[in-house]
Amino acid sequence: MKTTPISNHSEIGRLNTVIIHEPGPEMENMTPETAHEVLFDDIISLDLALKEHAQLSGVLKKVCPNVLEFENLLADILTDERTKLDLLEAVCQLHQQQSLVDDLMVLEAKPLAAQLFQGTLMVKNNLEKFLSPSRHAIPPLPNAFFTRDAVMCVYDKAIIGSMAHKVRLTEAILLKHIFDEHPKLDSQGFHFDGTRKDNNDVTIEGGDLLVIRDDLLVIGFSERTSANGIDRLAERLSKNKEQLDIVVVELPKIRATIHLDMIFTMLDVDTVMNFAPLITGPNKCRAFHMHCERGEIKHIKEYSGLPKALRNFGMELNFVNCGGEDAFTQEREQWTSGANFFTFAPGHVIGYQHNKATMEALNQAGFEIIDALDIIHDKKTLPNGKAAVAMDGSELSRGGGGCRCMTLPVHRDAVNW
Ligand SMILES: NC(=O)NCCC[C@H](N)C(=O)O
Repeated sequence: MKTTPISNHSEIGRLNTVIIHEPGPEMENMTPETAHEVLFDDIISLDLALKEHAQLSGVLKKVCPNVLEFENLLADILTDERTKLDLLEAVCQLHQQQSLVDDLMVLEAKPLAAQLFQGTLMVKNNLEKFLSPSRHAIPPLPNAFFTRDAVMCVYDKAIIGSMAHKVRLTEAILLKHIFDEHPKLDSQGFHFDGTRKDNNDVTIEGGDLLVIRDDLLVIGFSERTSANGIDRLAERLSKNKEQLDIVVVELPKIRATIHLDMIFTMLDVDTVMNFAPLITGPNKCRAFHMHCERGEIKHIKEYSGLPKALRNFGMELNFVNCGGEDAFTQEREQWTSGANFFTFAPGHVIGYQHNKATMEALNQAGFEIIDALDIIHDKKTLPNGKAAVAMDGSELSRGGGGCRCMTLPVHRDAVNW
């Protein structure tokens, strides 16, 4: 495959290159007690998760020419000794395990890549370690299959996430090295590198950042992305632009709404999926419009909600309700990642089929519902019109996310607005 430049100017353009990660043994490295510490809602069965994830990768491989695997990309760059040393020093320093660098340097690229996902066990050779509740010196990365969050491709460059929780920082370090070094990715520097933490108040995660158009971003101000982080992004992303508008949505700082993409995803030029209580309902989230010019925030205006703020930019949207019309079902299906769709071409989306009322609402809105296995086994092809591919995901969703969370788009075609 040739080098892919970064080009991601929308949430919906036809997908050419995407990074995903098939979960590995790291996913089972937790107990009911530690699941919450690693940001999972429950312990998960890897066998089930793998079967479900295979549906996502199977569909993506049918619709996208370059589906790249995080672990393979990592193994590729670890064949270079200089990169391997830099990367190991960064990871070991993060976890204050500098003494492990030499031990890890002797591993070959592939087993080392696997080890970095699975973590390294702590040798209990002193009292402090013996008494430590932690089993790992370098912790495993059970969230790594949510490739969305640690890197965001915005326009022609990447942003390396400034992760709100330490358990996800290693992912950002690994992906930063991949974007910096991998010959398949032509990244040309970063808009912002969140692994260079000079300020703990600056947090930014990919689930909160929606690239709507060349001149418009929507960002969640959430448990994971701070006001300080958004200010920093506003300055950096508008640096070389005459103007950039950012609509900020203020999310409740609770587990169900860790990121904006858990309540709002774009499905087509004029259609979005939303969790109505927080986007269109009477108690909807507040929204703020930040207007930026050449690296400066020129003014900020408050709106009663996201729809009104977006109307300002000529976006008259159709809102499909996650969970349909019933408030009880909306709440249940939002929790199981019902609003978290991934759009791989305008009007062509993939999401979890266990969210039945959401799928029904999509069908009512003109989307043909197609089983993921029918696409994978060539029993059906995607129509010219709108379609929602329905995949199994009840196990994956207990990790706290859906199809948008599990995909990191690098290159999309331009959209014909
Ligand atoms: N974009 C997303 O909403 N990603 C889901 C991340 C779930 C993961 N367990 C986390 O809490 O970070």
